[in-house]
Amino acid sequence: MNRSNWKRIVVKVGSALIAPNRQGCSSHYLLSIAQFIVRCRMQGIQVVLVSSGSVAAGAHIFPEETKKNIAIKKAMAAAGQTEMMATWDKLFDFPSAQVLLTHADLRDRERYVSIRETLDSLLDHGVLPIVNENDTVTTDKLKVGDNDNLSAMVAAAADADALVICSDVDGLYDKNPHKHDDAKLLSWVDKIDESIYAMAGGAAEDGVGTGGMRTKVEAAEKAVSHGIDTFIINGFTELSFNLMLEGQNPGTHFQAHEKPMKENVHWMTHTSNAQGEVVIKEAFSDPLDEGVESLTSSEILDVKGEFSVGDTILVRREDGVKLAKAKSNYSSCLLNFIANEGNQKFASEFEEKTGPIISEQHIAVLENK
Ligand SMILES: Nc1ncnc2c1ncn2[C@@H]1O[C@H](COP(=O)(O)OP(=O)(O)O)[C@@H](O)[C@H]1O
Ligand SMILES: N[C@@H](CCC(=O)OP(=O)(O)O)C(=O)O
Repeated sequence: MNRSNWKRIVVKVGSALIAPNRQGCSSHYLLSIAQFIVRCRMQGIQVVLVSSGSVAAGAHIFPEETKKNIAIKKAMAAAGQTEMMATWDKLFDFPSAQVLLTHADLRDRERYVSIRETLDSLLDHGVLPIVNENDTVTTDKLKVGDNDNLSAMVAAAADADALVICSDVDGLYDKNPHKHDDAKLLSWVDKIDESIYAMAGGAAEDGVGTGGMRTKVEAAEKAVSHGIDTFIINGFTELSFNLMLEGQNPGTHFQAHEKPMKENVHWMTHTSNAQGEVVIKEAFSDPLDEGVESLTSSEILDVKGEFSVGDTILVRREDGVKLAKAKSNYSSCLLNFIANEGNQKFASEFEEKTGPIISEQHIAVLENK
Protein backbone atom coordinates (compact mmCIF):
# COMPACT_ATOMS: atom_id res chain seq x y z
CA MET A 1 0.00 0.00 0.00
CA ASN A 2 1.66 3.22 -1.14
CA ARG A 3 0.91 5.75 1.60
CA SER A 4 3.84 8.00 0.78
CA ASN A 5 1.82 10.18 -1.59
CA TRP A 6 -0.99 10.83 0.89
CA LYS A 7 -1.40 14.52 1.62
CA ARG A 8 -5.08 14.48 2.54
CA ILE A 9 -7.40 11.68 3.68
CA VAL A 10 -11.03 11.30 4.70
CA VAL A 11 -11.92 9.02 7.62
CA LYS A 12 -15.55 7.86 7.96
CA VAL A 13 -16.85 6.62 11.31
CA GLY A 14 -20.24 4.90 11.62
CA SER A 15 -22.88 5.06 14.36
CA ALA A 16 -21.90 1.75 15.93
CA LEU A 17 -18.51 3.17 16.83
CA ILE A 18 -19.58 6.46 18.38
CA ALA A 19 -22.88 5.41 19.98
CA PRO A 20 -22.39 1.65 20.45
CA ASN A 21 -25.32 1.16 22.84
CA ARG A 22 -27.49 3.94 21.40
CA GLN A 23 -27.66 5.61 24.81
CA GLY A 24 -25.69 8.67 23.79
CA CYS A 25 -22.09 8.89 22.56
CA SER A 26 -19.15 7.03 24.03
CA SER A 27 -15.46 7.73 23.32
CA HIS A 28 -14.64 4.11 24.18
CA TYR A 29 -13.99 3.06 20.58
CA LEU A 30 -12.96 6.51 19.39
CA LEU A 31 -9.62 6.75 21.22
CA SER A 32 -7.70 4.68 18.64
CA ILE A 33 -9.36 6.59 15.78
CA ALA A 34 -8.49 9.92 17.38
CA GLN A 35 -4.90 8.74 17.88
CA PHE A 36 -4.76 7.72 14.21
CA ILE A 37 -5.95 11.18 13.18
CA VAL A 38 -3.36 12.84 15.44
CA ARG A 39 -0.53 10.67 14.07
CA CYS A 40 -1.59 11.32 10.47
CA ARG A 41 -1.50 15.06 11.10
CA MET A 42 1.92 14.74 12.71
CA GLN A 43 3.10 13.08 9.49
CA GLY A 44 1.80 16.04 7.49
CA ILE A 45 -1.37 14.30 6.30
CA GLN A 46 -4.47 16.47 6.52
CA VAL A 47 -7.59 14.67 7.79
CA VAL A 48 -11.32 15.24 7.24
CA LEU A 49 -13.56 13.26 9.59
CA VAL A 50 -17.02 12.18 8.43
CA SER A 51 -18.90 11.07 11.54
CA SER A 52 -22.31 9.50 11.94
CA GLY A 53 -23.89 9.04 15.34
CA SER A 54 -26.11 12.08 15.81
CA VAL A 55 -29.32 10.04 15.40
CA ALA A 56 -27.94 7.26 17.62
CA ALA A 57 -26.77 9.82 20.19
CA GLY A 58 -30.10 11.63 20.30
CA ALA A 59 -32.31 8.52 20.22
CA HIS A 60 -32.56 8.09 24.00
CA ILE A 61 -34.08 11.56 24.42
CA PHE A 62 -37.27 10.58 22.60
CA PRO A 63 -39.94 8.01 23.48
CA GLU A 64 -39.42 4.62 21.80
CA GLU A 65 -42.81 4.65 20.12
CA THR A 66 -42.08 7.93 18.29
CA LYS A 67 -38.80 6.86 16.70
CA LYS A 68 -40.28 5.75 13.39
CA ASN A 69 -41.58 9.28 12.80
CA ILE A 70 -39.26 11.07 10.34
CA ALA A 71 -39.68 14.43 12.09
CA ILE A 72 -38.67 12.81 15.39
CA LYS A 73 -35.71 11.10 13.71
CA LYS A 74 -34.53 14.49 12.45
CA ALA A 75 -35.03 15.94 15.95
CA MET A 76 -32.97 13.07 17.35
CA ALA A 77 -30.22 13.95 14.89
CA ALA A 78 -30.32 17.64 15.81
CA ALA A 79 -30.20 16.84 19.54
CA GLY A 80 -27.47 14.23 19.12
CA GLN A 81 -25.29 16.33 16.82
CA THR A 82 -24.16 18.52 19.72
CA GLU A 83 -23.14 15.49 21.76
CA MET A 84 -21.42 13.84 18.79
CA MET A 85 -19.32 16.94 18.13
CA ALA A 86 -18.47 17.37 21.83
CA THR A 87 -17.42 13.72 22.12
CA TRP A 88 -14.93 14.14 19.29
CA ASP A 89 -13.77 17.64 20.21
CA LYS A 90 -12.65 16.67 23.72
CA LEU A 91 -10.32 14.01 22.25
CA PHE A 92 -8.16 16.57 20.43
CA ASP A 93 -6.02 19.50 21.52
CA PHE A 94 -6.67 21.27 18.22
CA PRO A 95 -9.93 22.87 17.08
CA SER A 96 -12.61 21.00 15.18
CA ALA A 97 -15.29 22.45 12.93
CA GLN A 98 -18.86 21.32 12.35
CA VAL A 99 -19.65 20.85 8.64
CA LEU A 100 -23.28 19.90 7.93
CA LEU A 101 -24.14 19.07 4.32
CA THR A 102 -27.03 17.75 2.27
CA HIS A 103 -26.99 16.26 -1.21
CA ALA A 104 -28.61 19.46 -2.40
CA ASP A 105 -25.38 21.25 -1.42
CA LEU A 106 -23.08 18.75 -3.09
CA ARG A 107 -25.04 18.47 -6.35
CA ASP A 108 -25.10 22.26 -6.76
CA ARG A 109 -21.86 23.00 -8.58
CA GLU A 110 -21.43 26.45 -7.03
CA ARG A 111 -22.00 25.15 -3.51
CA TYR A 112 -19.72 22.14 -4.24
CA VAL A 113 -16.84 24.49 -5.06
CA SER A 114 -17.70 26.56 -1.98
CA ILE A 115 -17.56 23.43 0.21
CA ARG A 116 -14.12 22.64 -1.23
CA GLU A 117 -12.90 26.15 -0.47
CA THR A 118 -14.14 25.97 3.13
CA LEU A 119 -12.55 22.55 3.69
CA ASP A 120 -9.27 23.85 2.24
CA SER A 121 -9.37 26.87 4.58
CA LEU A 122 -10.09 24.74 7.64
CA LEU A 123 -7.40 22.17 6.82
CA ASP A 124 -4.79 24.78 5.93
CA HIS A 125 -5.30 26.30 9.38
CA GLY A 126 -5.02 23.02 11.27
CA VAL A 127 -8.73 22.68 12.03
CA LEU A 128 -10.34 19.21 11.89
CA PRO A 129 -13.52 19.35 9.78
CA ILE A 130 -16.15 16.98 11.22
CA VAL A 131 -18.73 16.36 8.51
CA ASN A 132 -22.22 14.90 8.87
CA GLU A 133 -25.39 15.02 6.84
CA ASN A 134 -27.59 17.93 7.86
CA ASP A 135 -30.48 15.73 8.94
CA THR A 136 -32.47 18.70 10.24
CA VAL A 137 -33.22 19.98 6.75
CA THR A 138 -33.01 16.83 4.64
CA THR A 139 -35.94 15.44 2.71
CA ASP A 140 -36.06 12.40 0.46
CA LYS A 141 -35.18 14.64 -2.49
CA LEU A 142 -32.37 16.55 -0.74
CA LYS A 143 -30.50 13.90 1.21
CA VAL A 144 -27.53 11.67 0.48
CA GLY A 145 -29.07 9.22 2.95
CA ASP A 146 -25.96 7.53 4.28
CA ASN A 147 -22.57 8.73 5.45
CA ASP A 148 -20.69 6.11 3.43
CA ASN A 149 -21.70 7.77 0.17
CA LEU A 150 -21.43 11.19 1.81
CA SER A 151 -17.83 10.43 2.75
CA ALA A 152 -17.00 9.56 -0.87
CA MET A 153 -18.56 12.80 -2.14
CA VAL A 154 -16.66 14.75 0.52
CA ALA A 155 -13.43 12.96 -0.44
CA ALA A 156 -14.00 14.02 -4.07
CA ALA A 157 -14.87 17.59 -3.08
CA ALA A 158 -11.79 17.76 -0.85
CA ASP A 159 -9.66 16.15 -3.57
CA ALA A 160 -8.43 13.61 -1.01
CA ASP A 161 -5.82 10.95 -1.74
CA ALA A 162 -7.50 8.23 0.33
CA LEU A 163 -10.82 7.36 1.96
CA VAL A 164 -10.80 5.15 5.07
CA ILE A 165 -14.21 3.74 5.98
CA CYS A 166 -14.34 2.32 9.50
CA SER A 167 -16.71 -0.59 9.92
CA ASP A 168 -17.59 -3.23 12.52
CA VAL A 169 -15.98 -5.95 10.38
CA ASP A 170 -12.45 -6.26 8.99
CA GLY A 171 -13.55 -5.34 5.47
CA LEU A 172 -15.55 -6.71 2.54
CA TYR A 173 -15.96 -10.48 2.66
CA ASP A 174 -17.17 -12.75 -0.13
CA LYS A 175 -20.41 -13.04 1.93
CA ASN A 176 -21.72 -11.69 5.22
CA PRO A 177 -19.28 -12.94 7.88
CA HIS A 178 -21.96 -12.60 10.55
CA LYS A 179 -24.06 -15.15 8.68
CA HIS A 180 -21.43 -17.42 7.11
CA ASP A 181 -18.56 -18.92 9.11
CA ASP A 182 -16.67 -19.68 5.89
CA ALA A 183 -16.78 -16.07 4.62
CA LYS A 184 -13.40 -14.94 3.29
CA LEU A 185 -12.00 -11.39 3.52
CA LEU A 186 -11.16 -9.68 0.22
CA SER A 187 -7.98 -7.74 0.92
CA TRP A 188 -7.82 -6.24 -2.57
CA VAL A 189 -10.46 -5.16 -5.12
CA ASP A 190 -9.22 -3.73 -8.40
CA LYS A 191 -12.57 -3.63 -10.20
CA ILE A 192 -15.98 -2.95 -8.66
CA ASP A 193 -18.64 -4.78 -10.65
CA GLU A 194 -21.91 -6.59 -10.00
CA SER A 195 -20.07 -9.55 -8.45
CA ILE A 196 -18.66 -7.24 -5.77
CA TYR A 197 -22.07 -5.70 -5.11
CA ALA A 198 -23.58 -9.18 -4.87
CA MET A 199 -21.19 -9.97 -2.01
CA ALA A 200 -22.21 -6.84 -0.11
CA GLY A 201 -25.90 -7.69 -0.02
CA GLY A 202 -28.61 -5.12 0.84
CA ALA A 203 -29.04 -2.18 3.20
CA ALA A 204 -27.93 -1.88 6.81
CA GLU A 205 -29.79 -3.97 9.36
CA ASP A 206 -28.84 -2.29 12.62
CA GLY A 207 -31.54 0.37 12.97
CA VAL A 208 -29.94 3.75 13.62
CA GLY A 209 -27.20 3.43 11.02
CA THR A 210 -28.25 3.73 7.42
CA GLY A 211 -25.26 2.33 5.56
CA GLY A 212 -24.53 -1.36 5.29
CA MET A 213 -21.79 -2.94 3.23
CA ARG A 214 -23.54 -2.07 -0.03
CA THR A 215 -23.28 1.68 0.60
CA LYS A 216 -19.60 1.17 1.43
CA VAL A 217 -19.06 -0.44 -1.97
CA GLU A 218 -21.04 2.39 -3.60
CA ALA A 219 -18.80 4.87 -1.79
CA ALA A 220 -15.69 2.99 -2.90
CA GLU A 221 -16.88 3.05 -6.51
CA LYS A 222 -17.38 6.82 -6.37
CA ALA A 223 -14.01 7.39 -4.72
CA VAL A 224 -11.78 5.13 -6.84
CA SER A 225 -13.17 6.63 -10.05
CA HIS A 226 -11.94 9.98 -8.69
CA GLY A 227 -8.47 8.47 -8.15
CA ILE A 228 -8.97 8.04 -4.39
CA ASP A 229 -7.61 4.86 -2.78
CA THR A 230 -10.38 3.46 -0.59
CA PHE A 231 -10.16 1.16 2.42
CA ILE A 232 -12.75 -0.58 4.54
CA ILE A 233 -11.17 -1.45 7.89
CA ASN A 234 -12.32 -2.58 11.30
CA GLY A 235 -12.72 0.61 13.34
CA PHE A 236 -13.07 -1.29 16.60
CA THR A 237 -9.47 -2.49 16.77
CA GLU A 238 -6.38 -0.34 17.36
CA LEU A 239 -4.41 -2.81 15.24
CA SER A 240 -6.23 -1.61 12.10
CA PHE A 241 -4.90 1.91 12.56
CA ASN A 242 -1.39 0.84 13.57
CA LEU A 243 -1.14 -1.24 10.40
CA MET A 244 -2.45 1.66 8.29
CA LEU A 245 0.21 3.93 9.77
CA GLU A 246 2.86 1.33 8.90
CA GLY A 247 1.63 1.36 5.30
CA GLN A 248 -0.06 -2.02 5.59
CA ASN A 249 -3.63 -2.82 4.54
CA PRO A 250 -5.60 -4.26 7.51
CA GLY A 251 -8.85 -4.71 5.59
CA THR A 252 -10.10 -4.29 2.03
CA HIS A 253 -8.23 -1.97 -0.33
CA PHE A 254 -10.16 -0.74 -3.37
CA GLN A 255 -7.55 0.32 -5.92
CA ALA A 256 -7.87 3.89 -7.19
CA HIS A 257 -8.24 4.20 -10.97
CA GLU A 258 -4.91 5.11 -12.56
CA LYS A 259 -6.71 7.45 -14.95
CA PRO A 260 -9.36 9.11 -12.78
CA MET A 261 -12.35 10.83 -14.33
CA LYS A 262 -11.98 14.53 -15.03
CA GLU A 263 -13.20 16.43 -11.97
CA ASN A 264 -16.35 17.91 -13.54
CA VAL A 265 -17.24 14.62 -15.25
CA HIS A 266 -16.86 12.81 -11.91
CA TRP A 267 -19.08 15.37 -10.21
CA MET A 268 -21.69 15.00 -12.97
CA THR A 269 -21.53 11.19 -12.80
CA HIS A 270 -21.37 10.53 -9.07
CA THR A 271 -22.53 13.62 -7.19
CA SER A 272 -24.97 15.53 -9.33
CA ASN A 273 -28.58 14.29 -9.16
CA ALA A 274 -30.73 14.18 -12.28
CA GLN A 275 -33.78 16.39 -11.67
CA GLY A 276 -35.56 14.97 -14.71
CA GLU A 277 -34.90 13.14 -17.97
CA VAL A 278 -35.39 13.20 -21.69
CA VAL A 279 -36.15 10.00 -23.59
CA ILE A 280 -34.72 9.95 -27.11
CA LYS A 281 -35.32 7.85 -30.19
CA GLU A 282 -33.30 4.64 -30.23
CA ALA A 283 -32.03 5.31 -33.72
CA PHE A 284 -30.48 8.55 -32.50
CA SER A 285 -28.34 7.44 -29.57
CA ASP A 286 -25.01 6.85 -31.37
CA PRO A 287 -24.26 10.45 -32.43
CA LEU A 288 -24.63 11.51 -28.77
CA ASP A 289 -20.97 10.59 -28.43
CA GLU A 290 -20.18 12.74 -31.48
CA GLY A 291 -21.39 16.03 -30.06
CA VAL A 292 -24.32 17.26 -28.06
CA GLU A 293 -25.40 19.76 -30.69
CA SER A 294 -26.79 16.79 -32.62
CA LEU A 295 -29.42 16.23 -29.92
CA THR A 296 -32.38 18.33 -31.09
CA SER A 297 -35.99 18.37 -29.95
CA SER A 298 -36.95 16.28 -33.01
CA GLU A 299 -35.15 13.33 -31.39
CA ILE A 300 -37.03 13.66 -28.09
CA LEU A 301 -39.85 11.21 -27.43
CA ASP A 302 -40.63 12.22 -23.84
CA VAL A 303 -39.66 14.75 -21.15
CA LYS A 304 -39.99 13.50 -17.56
CA GLY A 305 -39.97 15.53 -14.36
CA GLU A 306 -39.81 19.26 -13.81
CA PHE A 307 -36.45 20.97 -14.16
CA SER A 308 -35.03 24.39 -14.82
CA VAL A 309 -32.24 25.68 -17.03
CA GLY A 310 -28.94 24.52 -15.49
CA ASP A 311 -30.36 21.46 -13.75
CA THR A 312 -28.82 18.04 -14.35
CA ILE A 313 -30.93 15.70 -16.45
CA LEU A 314 -30.62 12.12 -17.55
CA VAL A 315 -30.59 11.31 -21.29
CA ARG A 316 -32.22 7.91 -21.65
CA ARG A 317 -32.66 5.88 -24.84
CA GLU A 318 -36.11 4.65 -25.89
CA ASP A 319 -35.19 1.10 -24.75
CA GLY A 320 -34.39 2.43 -21.26
CA VAL A 321 -30.59 2.50 -21.45
CA LYS A 322 -29.06 5.49 -19.62
CA LEU A 323 -26.82 7.30 -22.09
CA ALA A 324 -25.63 10.41 -20.28
CA LYS A 325 -26.14 12.90 -17.46
CA ALA A 326 -25.82 16.50 -18.52
CA LYS A 327 -26.66 20.06 -17.61
CA SER A 328 -29.84 21.09 -19.43
CA ASN A 329 -29.87 24.38 -21.32
CA TYR A 330 -33.66 24.29 -21.50
CA SER A 331 -36.39 24.00 -18.87
CA SER A 332 -38.68 20.97 -18.90
CA CYS A 333 -41.58 23.26 -19.77
CA LEU A 334 -39.85 24.62 -22.89
CA LEU A 335 -38.61 21.17 -23.92
CA ASN A 336 -42.13 19.79 -23.72
CA PHE A 337 -43.29 22.61 -25.97
CA ILE A 338 -40.58 22.31 -28.64
CA ALA A 339 -40.61 18.51 -28.59
CA ASN A 340 -44.28 18.64 -29.54
CA GLU A 341 -44.41 17.71 -33.22
CA GLY A 342 -46.86 20.49 -33.91
CA ASN A 343 -44.20 23.06 -32.98
CA GLN A 344 -41.31 21.72 -35.05
CA LYS A 345 -40.94 24.82 -37.25
CA PHE A 346 -40.74 27.11 -34.23
CA ALA A 347 -38.50 24.58 -32.48
CA SER A 348 -35.80 24.39 -35.14
CA GLU A 349 -35.62 28.19 -35.46
CA PHE A 350 -35.56 28.59 -31.65
CA GLU A 351 -32.86 25.97 -31.16
CA GLU A 352 -30.81 27.53 -33.94
CA LYS A 353 -30.74 30.73 -31.91
CA THR A 354 -30.60 29.28 -28.38
CA GLY A 355 -28.08 26.47 -28.89
CA PRO A 356 -27.92 22.77 -27.98
CA ILE A 357 -30.38 21.25 -25.55
CA ILE A 358 -27.62 19.89 -23.28
CA SER A 359 -24.32 21.47 -22.34
CA GLU A 360 -21.10 20.23 -23.93
CA GLN A 361 -19.07 21.49 -20.96
CA HIS A 362 -21.15 19.64 -18.36
CA ILE A 363 -21.88 16.13 -19.58
CA ALA A 364 -20.95 12.64 -18.42
CA VAL A 365 -21.47 9.88 -20.97
CA LEU A 366 -22.50 6.87 -18.85
CA GLU A 367 -20.51 3.67 -19.32
CA ASN A 368 -23.31 1.32 -18.38
CA LYS A 369 -25.01 1.67 -21.75
N1 LIG B 1 -19.97 -9.23 2.17
C1 LIG B 1 -19.97 -8.61 3.39
N2 LIG B 1 -18.79 -8.34 4.00
C2 LIG B 1 -18.76 -7.71 5.20
N3 LIG B 1 -19.88 -7.31 5.88
C3 LIG B 1 -21.08 -7.57 5.30
C4 LIG B 1 -21.17 -8.22 4.04
N4 LIG B 1 -22.49 -8.33 3.72
C5 LIG B 1 -23.18 -7.77 4.72
N5 LIG B 1 -22.35 -7.30 5.68
C6 LIG B 1 -22.80 -6.63 6.91
O1 LIG B 1 -22.46 -5.23 6.84
C7 LIG B 1 -22.15 -4.79 8.15
C8 LIG B 1 -21.27 -3.53 8.09
O2 LIG B 1 -22.03 -2.42 7.65
P1 LIG B 1 -22.91 -1.53 8.68
O3 LIG B 1 -24.02 -2.36 9.15
O4 LIG B 1 -23.22 -0.28 7.99
O5 LIG B 1 -22.01 -1.27 9.93
P2 LIG B 1 -20.89 -0.13 10.09
O6 LIG B 1 -21.37 1.14 9.44
O7 LIG B 1 -20.68 0.01 11.53
O8 LIG B 1 -19.73 -0.68 9.37
C9 LIG B 1 -21.43 -5.97 8.76
O9 LIG B 1 -21.55 -5.94 10.18
C10 LIG B 1 -22.14 -7.18 8.16
O10 LIG B 1 -23.14 -7.64 9.04
N1 LIG C 1 -26.54 11.68 9.69
C1 LIG C 1 -26.74 10.35 10.25
C2 LIG C 1 -25.88 9.36 9.48
C3 LIG C 1 -26.37 7.95 9.62
C4 LIG C 1 -25.42 6.97 8.98
O1 LIG C 1 -25.01 7.09 7.83
O2 LIG C 1 -25.05 5.99 9.89
P1 LIG C 1 -23.93 4.83 9.60
O3 LIG C 1 -24.50 3.91 8.57
O4 LIG C 1 -23.77 4.19 10.94
O5 LIG C 1 -22.70 5.53 9.12
C5 LIG C 1 -26.36 10.32 11.76
O6 LIG C 1 -25.50 11.11 12.16
O7 LIG C 1 -26.89 9.48 12.48
